[in-house]
Amino acid sequence: MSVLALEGATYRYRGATEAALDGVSLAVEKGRSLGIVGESGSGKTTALRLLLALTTPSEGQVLFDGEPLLRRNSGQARRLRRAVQPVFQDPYASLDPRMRVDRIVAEPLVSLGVELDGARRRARVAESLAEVGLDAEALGRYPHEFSGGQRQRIAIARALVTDPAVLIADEPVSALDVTTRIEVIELLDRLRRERGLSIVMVSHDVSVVAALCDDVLVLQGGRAVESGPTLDVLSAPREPYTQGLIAAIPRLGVEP
Ligand SMILES: Nc1ncnc2c1ncn2[C@@H]1O[C@H](COP(=O)(O)OP(=O)(O)OP(=O)(O)O)[C@@H](O)[C@H]1O
Repeated sequence: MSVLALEGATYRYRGATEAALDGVSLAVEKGRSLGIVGESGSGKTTALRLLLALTTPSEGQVLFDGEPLLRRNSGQARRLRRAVQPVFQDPYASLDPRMRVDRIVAEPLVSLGVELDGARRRARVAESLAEVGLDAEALGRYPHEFSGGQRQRIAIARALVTDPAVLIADEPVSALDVTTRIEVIELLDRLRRERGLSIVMVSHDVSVVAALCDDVLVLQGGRAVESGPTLDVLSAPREPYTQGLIAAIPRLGVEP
């Protein structure tokens, strides 16, 4: 059973004539990573917003642990907010510069009202930081004291603090330089293997998806045009659109 899924999900922004997402189905399996690719405006971010339950589909549904998300089920919404955590694109913009790292990483526990005494909370925060390869000395420092890659690690630690099942990452490495990108991708892959974490990642860069994701979904104009195991889709794309996405990335290094 998938942890999280879209079933025939359509989403229309208010006043828009075209659906931003049009009858899209996808499944996020435990311990697997799914990449969503497509040109600008193809509906990638909209799909992530539905998976994070930031918005509800106009038609179709979101399934969480095999059950349809229901607007009125607040217990289910609470469980989803803990289990499905976002990681944003730009670690310079997503970390509050006035907060120390200990407060930043603890923030989801506070906003979700997870009741932990001070000592337990501090231990949980230090554990999350250790998981992303930062030591406890980072706790008392501010975001500006860290590099882009370290900031993205802090953002990932913040996502891990609620012990989630799924990370939803919107272009998590596109604001980073190339060497740092590889490190962050390796970190996400290690978390997937060691914690059985599921990862959904949007990237306009097909090579990033090739490096991290087991499965890929290709979106064009809000529709799913192709999906399957990443190696299969990227080594033998059926759709000219997918071929175009691959051709647009000269440094793509997919081994058949
Ligand atoms: N708030 C909004 N109001 C109206 N239309 C929107 C809104 N946000 C997005 N759209 C439209 O919905 C469609 C899908 O947008 P979405 O942001 O999901 O695409 P995307 O693939 O993530 O694009 P990008 O790679 O540029 O971020 C686009 O046509 C976009 O113009």
